[in-house]
Amino acid sequence: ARRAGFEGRITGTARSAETRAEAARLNLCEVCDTPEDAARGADLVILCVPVGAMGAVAQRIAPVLAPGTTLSDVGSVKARVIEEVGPHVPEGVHFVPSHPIAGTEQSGPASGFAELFDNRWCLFTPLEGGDPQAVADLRAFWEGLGARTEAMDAAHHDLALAVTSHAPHLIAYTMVGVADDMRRVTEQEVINYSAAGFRDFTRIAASDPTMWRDVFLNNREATLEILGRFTEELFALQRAIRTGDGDHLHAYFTRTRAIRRGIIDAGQDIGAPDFGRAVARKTGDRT
Ligand SMILES: NC(=O)C1=CN([C@@H]2O[C@H](COP(=O)(O)OP(=O)(O)OC[C@H]3O[C@@H](n4cnc5c(N)ncnc54)[C@H](O)[C@@H]3O)[C@@H](O)[C@H]2O)C=CC1
Ligand SMILES: O=C(O)C(=O)Cc1ccc(O)cc1
Repeated sequence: ARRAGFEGRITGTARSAETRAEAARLNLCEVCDTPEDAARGADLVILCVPVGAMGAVAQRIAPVLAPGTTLSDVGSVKARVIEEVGPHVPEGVHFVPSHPIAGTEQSGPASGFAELFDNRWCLFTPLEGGDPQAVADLRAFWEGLGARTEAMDAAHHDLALAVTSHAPHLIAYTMVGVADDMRRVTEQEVINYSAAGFRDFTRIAASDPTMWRDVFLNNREATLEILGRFTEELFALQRAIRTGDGDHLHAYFTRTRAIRRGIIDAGQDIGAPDFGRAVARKTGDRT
């Protein structure tokens, strides 16, 4: 926001004194000891906690939110957050749920950087009957941070993200778990000979356990729907390998290759490894 020229007050908080001290050391914002202190008097409040904690934090800050305030969140799941936060939103406060599709496997104050949202999508799932001006203002805010914005309904968001983010994370967690089991059989080989594909899985599988536990528990139906389809396709590929059906494999891989090209053509190939380098530059972390 400061990069975009915002000169107003930016406050923030976190549960642990250690995290708050780190945020203060990085000069990220005016660091407050409690969520109430961070939210009091704000025009815009953004909840950035695991999906399963959104309701409790909203309940806690509700008494300090003045009419006219916009309350938003960055949760990776939307329908459940709306269910959990909605009942705590005071009269006159505009609740506009949002989800920036940008991040890395890192968490904590040092993991943010000014370019994080550049050219990435920030999705909005506005409530029926909500204030259109509050939605327009929030979209303008995210566009000021460099994002592209789109509005959709929450169920659609949750299904789309189950395909593009939630199921892929679960598959990466599983693949790395399998490799870890195998490592016990092959000693160091799985790690030593890991090819780029596996390395990409390990990056995803290093994501925050609390955050991802909450994503799966709170986007259950959509994730299970996609995993069901995934399992069917996997079985078909498994059978093609067993029966030597090269045509099936070739046709399948040709179709999937086109998806990758489509992403690149759409200018969305801003891989998280580059983000990793940006974080490393900022923190001096060489790993
Ligand atoms: N990390 C990513 O790549 C992305 C994350 N998100 C969403 O953003 C939200 C926050 O994720 P990050 O910023 O990555 O996490 P983070 O770990 O950097 O920050 C989470 C914050 O929530 C606080 N917290 C954790 N449990 C809490 C609880 N029970 N009650 C109150 N506070 C609690 C922590 O103290 C910390 O300040 C999540 O809902 C996640 O789904 C959305 C897009 C990308
Ligand atoms: O690290 C990655 O590749 C991500 O996919 C980051 C991410 C995680 C969760 C989201 O809801 C959005 C983006």
